Amino acid sequence: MTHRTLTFVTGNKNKLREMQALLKGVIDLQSRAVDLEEIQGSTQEIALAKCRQAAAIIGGPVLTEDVGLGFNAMNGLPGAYVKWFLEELKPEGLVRMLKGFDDKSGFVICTIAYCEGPGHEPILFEGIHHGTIVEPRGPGGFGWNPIFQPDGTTETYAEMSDESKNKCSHRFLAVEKLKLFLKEQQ
Ligand SMILES: O=c1[nH]c(=O)c2ncn([C@@H]3O[C@H](COP(=O)(O)OP(=O)(O)OP(=O)(O)O)[C@@H](O)[C@H]3O)c2[nH]1
Ligand SMILES: [Mg+2]
Repeated sequence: MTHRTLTFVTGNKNKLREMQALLKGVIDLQSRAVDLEEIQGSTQEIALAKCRQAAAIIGGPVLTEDVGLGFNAMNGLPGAYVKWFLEELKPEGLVRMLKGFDDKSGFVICTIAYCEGPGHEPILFEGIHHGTIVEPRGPGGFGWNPIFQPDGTTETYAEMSDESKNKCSHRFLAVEKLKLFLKEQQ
């Protein structure tokens, strides 16, 4: 696969670190730390809007990403708004939101948007990982990692090594689709 240069526009250095690891050897991933304006909507609508903004700012090929954490008991909320819940309530508070519900299942979704450049319509790649919302476990200082335990595992994302998380995560699943697309384009 020939290397191409893409700029990942994100204000989140942890996302950037994981994306760089996942795309190593496939893409020369540059980055630009811009906190893009986020519309209200689904992760798909938000990622698309962020990508159009990013392409206009960078003037070339870009990636953006929007992530959500959904509780099945709440029909997928807080979803794309998890960032604001996390900032105010911390992971413990997110767990408390489910106190009145028997169903502790949830999912994390990573929607990556790729745009060739200004004027081009972005394309979406999505990864969903299902699991359970648990009391915080693990040192992971990143977002809601300590309270998400994927199905079929005994560890939360925060208890996993970077390598283990990058073999199963919502982001891994989305990046696999992006890689396939980039390969087919050659
Ligand atoms: O434990 C986690 N493991 C992850 O793998 C992960 N990926 C994102 N997040 C958090 O979920 C919210 C998404 O919001 P988000 O997609 O708008 O991100 P963001 O605003 O931080 O960056 P960006 O929009 O500039 O790219 C933010 O609070 C992120 O910190 C994660 N937390
Ligand atoms: Mg954001």
